Amino acid sequence: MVPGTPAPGDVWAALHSVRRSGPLVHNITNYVAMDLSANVLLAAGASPAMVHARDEAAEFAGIAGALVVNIGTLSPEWVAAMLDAATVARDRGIPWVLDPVAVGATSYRTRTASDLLALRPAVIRGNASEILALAGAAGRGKGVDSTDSSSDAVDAAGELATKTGAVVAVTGEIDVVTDGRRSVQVAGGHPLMARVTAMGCAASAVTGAFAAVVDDLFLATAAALAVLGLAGARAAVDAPGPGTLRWRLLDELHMLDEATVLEGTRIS
Ligand SMILES: Nc1ncnc2c1ncn2[C@@H]1O[C@H](COP(=O)(O)OP(=O)(O)O)[C@@H](O)[C@H]1O
Ligand SMILES: Cc1ncsc1CCOP(=O)(O)O
Ligand SMILES: [Mg+2]
Repeated sequence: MVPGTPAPGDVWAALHSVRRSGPLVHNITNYVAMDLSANVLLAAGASPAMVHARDEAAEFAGIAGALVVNIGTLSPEWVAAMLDAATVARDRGIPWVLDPVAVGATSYRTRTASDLLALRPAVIRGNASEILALAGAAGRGKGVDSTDSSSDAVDAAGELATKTGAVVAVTGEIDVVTDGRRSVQVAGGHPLMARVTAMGCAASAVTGAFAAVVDDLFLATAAALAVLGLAGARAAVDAPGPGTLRWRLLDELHMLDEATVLEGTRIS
């Protein structure tokens, strides 16, 4: 195993920490994702709050354990709130996660993502087409969905991590996490997860919860994705379709215990 690769015991310790501390996770996320992200955070043991008004976003970021900024449904008021909140998080050392939904699809998204990048997110989590676009490659996504596989975006993720100082996670069939120096693959999950809207947004939200309680953000990110992937794989067993997977995922996240995490974590 490469030195620095999170072990199953690290993943369990991280989940245990989330459950023990119940961190407040401030989300400025899209209309589609609000419900699933909040429920996934609760099932993981964190306290979600979806707060996007410009009048309060900066103040709220200051009391949170982590901030998650997701550009899925944009408007000028929301962008201003995102920039205000991310500025507070940066200035106070509160870890914040950027989910660059559909970056590259329009110049508004690309400009907004670039303005947010300048505020130094601690973690960037996107699908392969989004990470490629953010790293400067021509956008090949289909709106919010990826048309690339994570393996196509490994180099782009490494370059983005080095350039921004963020931990970068590319999700898909295999999740790749890198800080530019260390890089791991997190296996797990299930193809049905990609048939549930806002599952990637939920992955970013859970990453925020782990980043709030684990100092090593590389470990926090890998652990969050391992836990979500494990819950997703278990939820998919005998699920006839995405509807069943969606509700079972919450139950599986809630029920994950030490033995299951130690047995089911696949990080290499
Ligand atoms: N083919 C797949 N096999 C296993 N897990 C998957 C697959 N596609 C997506 N996932 C999982 O679903 C979650 C959402 O990822 P993804 O679909 O890449 O994000 P997005 O919704 O932003 O495009 C991640 O945890 C990822 O690991
Ligand atoms: C469908 C849709 N449209 C705008 S945001 C959004 C949700 C995207 O969620 P995810 O990136 O997790 O698939
Ligand atoms: Mg997404």
